[in-house]
Amino acid sequence: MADDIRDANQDGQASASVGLGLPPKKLPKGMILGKDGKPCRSCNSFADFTSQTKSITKSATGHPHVASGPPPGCPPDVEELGRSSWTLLHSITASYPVSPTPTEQSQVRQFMGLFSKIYPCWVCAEDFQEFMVKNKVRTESRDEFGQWMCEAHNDVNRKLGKKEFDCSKWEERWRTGWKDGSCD
Ligand SMILES: Cc1cc2nc3c(=O)[nH]c(=O)nc-3n(C[C@H](O)[C@H](O)[C@H](O)COP(=O)(O)OP(=O)(O)OC[C@H]3O[C@@H](n4cnc5c(N)ncnc54)[C@H](O)[C@@H]3O)c2cc1C
Repeated sequence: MADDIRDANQDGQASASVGLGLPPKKLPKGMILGKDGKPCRSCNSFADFTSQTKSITKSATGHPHVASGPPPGCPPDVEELGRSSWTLLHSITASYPVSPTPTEQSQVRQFMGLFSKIYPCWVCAEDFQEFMVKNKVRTESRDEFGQWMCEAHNDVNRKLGKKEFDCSKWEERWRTGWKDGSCD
C-alpha cells in the first residue's frame, strides 16, 4: 500500500532494497521511494536524491556549493518536473475556449483525470487525485478552468509552505502578460 512506502523511511532508516533481498542501504531522512522500492527521482529534490558528496560541486570561486537541481540533460527532480508541469497545465487553461462545447469540456475533464493518475511523482499524484475528488474540475469557461487550476496549484503551494498566488492574476501570468508591459 502506498502509505507503507511513503512512511517507511520517516525515521531515516528505511532501505531502498527492502523486499529485494539486497543489503539494506540507509537513505536520507524523508527520502521517498518509488513503487519499485527504489529512490524515486521525480518524487524527491535532486539534493535529497543524490548523496551529499555527489551533489556538492565547486563554484566559480572554488568554494563548494550544493547543486539546486539536476545538471542540464539529466532526469528531472520533483521541482523541475513540477515547474514544467504547471507551465503545461496553466498554458492549457490559457488556450482553453472562452465558451467551450460539451465535447471540449468532456475532453479536458478526461485529460485532468488521466493526468492525475499518471503524474510521475506518485505521492504528488495521490494528493492531487484527492484534491480533485473534493474540488471537481470546473470546465464551463476559460476563466473557470483557469481559476480552478490556480486553486489547485495554491493547494500544493500551501502544502509546501509556499506563498499563495493571487488567482485574480492567473490570466496575466499565463495568457496576456502583465499589465505593466514587462512581457511585451
Ligand atoms: C499536480 C502537481 C502536484 C505537485 N505536488 C507536489 C508535492 O506533493 N510535493 C512537492 O514537493 N512538489 C509537488 N509539486 C511540484 C511543486 O508544485 C512545484 O512545482 C515545485 O516545488 C517547484 O516550485 P517553484 O517554486 O519553482 O514554482 P511552481 O510552484 O512550480 O510555480 C511555477 C510558477 O507558477 C506561478 N504560480 C505559482 N502559483 C501559482 C498559482 N496558484 N496559479 C498560477 N500560477 C502560479 C509562479 O509564477 C511560479 O513561478 C507538484 C506539481 C504538480 C504539477
